[in-house]
Amino acid sequence: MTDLSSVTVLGAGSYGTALAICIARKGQRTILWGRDHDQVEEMQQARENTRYLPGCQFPDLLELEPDLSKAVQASDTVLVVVPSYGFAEVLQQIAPDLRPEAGVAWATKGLEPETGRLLSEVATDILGHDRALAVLSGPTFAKEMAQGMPTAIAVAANQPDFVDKLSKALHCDRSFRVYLNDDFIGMQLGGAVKNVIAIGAGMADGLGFGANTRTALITRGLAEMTRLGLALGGKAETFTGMAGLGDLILTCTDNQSRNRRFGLAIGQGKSVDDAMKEIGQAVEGYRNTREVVALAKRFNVEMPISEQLYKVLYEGKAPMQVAQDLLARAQTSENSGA
Ligand SMILES: NC(=O)C1=CN([C@@H]2O[C@H](COP(=O)(O)OP(=O)(O)OC[C@H]3O[C@@H](n4cnc5c(N)ncnc54)[C@H](OP(=O)(O)O)[C@@H]3O)[C@@H](O)[C@H]2O)C=CC1
Ligand SMILES: O=C(CO)COP(=O)(O)O
Repeated sequence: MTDLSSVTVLGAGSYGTALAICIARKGQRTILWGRDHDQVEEMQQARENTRYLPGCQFPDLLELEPDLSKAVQASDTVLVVVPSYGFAEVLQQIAPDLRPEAGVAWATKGLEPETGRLLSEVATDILGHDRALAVLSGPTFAKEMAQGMPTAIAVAANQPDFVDKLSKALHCDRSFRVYLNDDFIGMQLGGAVKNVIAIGAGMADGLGFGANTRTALITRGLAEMTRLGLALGGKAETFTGMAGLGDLILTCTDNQSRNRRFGLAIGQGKSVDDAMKEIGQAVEGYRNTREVVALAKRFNVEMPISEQLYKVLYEGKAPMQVAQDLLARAQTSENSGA
């Protein structure tokens, strides 16, 4: 199994499967690895991921591979699509098997648990400074992508050649438009913060509030994302682009979002545990609320919405009290840093 033009996707959840379907549908050999051997076997038989992406048939060029080493050795483009809490573990596992020239990209949206590091820092630590690295981010629900609905995303990398290569592998004139972005930091930060704000938007709707509240949260959430992103070295334009405002709007307004649905359940009075069980898939914003708030403190950035969400998720504060406390904050200029 060696083919220079193939792409290996690691992670057979909803998004890994959707990306693998999109790449294979373009006519590119694509290898999909999942850690659950039984699930991989079942997908092979059904030519469908009945657990995470039911109803989306696999193109012929999509191959299933249960052996991680073989999957990694097969391609010079490896796309990691596991949740942020499994990211470092997967990179450690694949490091010995990567081809010397292979680039590693990820579609994971989040920060490293506990440390709050950007995933590019985690990847550089494990794979070294010379390895080509890239991130994909933008408003892209797995199911709509897999169904071939028109979708746009952005890609940023630490090496320009890898951005080109990756965007060519993904871009499809019929349905999947890939924008290039040179802001590796901002792209990662946007994807992590939007999940936190989406929990807040869901929570507001769960409390019975309406479009005014949701839109205020999106707008002020964007201000929080931008402040933190700029403090970390990101570019302002990124936060009004695909990985910023684009993904905020998508995730805060549509119930396909797990983060939004998680917030809805909490707003309706469910416990964190029950809400998590109800979703049954990755809810990145839950853990990342903690990391985002810690990062904001470290960089001395004000993020009142994220801080209040932290209190609900980790300190048991009532969502309605959070709404009242946010409204009761001292009046401020819209353009100030708070
Ligand atoms: N779904 C979407 O629409 C989008 C998702 N994303 C991002 O993609 C990432 C993955 O999310 P998504 O696919 O949706 O999540 P899902 O919950 O649908 O699936 C998660 C997948 O990751 C696997 N997994 C979890 N931990 C590990 C690990 N340590 N090693 C290997 N595999 C692991 C799970 O395996 P198992 O089943 O065995 O637990 C499962 O296959 C997230 O960061 C998310 O934010 C980005 C854009 C859109
Ligand atoms: O990131 C996503 C769409 O761009 C998916 O959002 P959720 O993880 O909230 O489902």
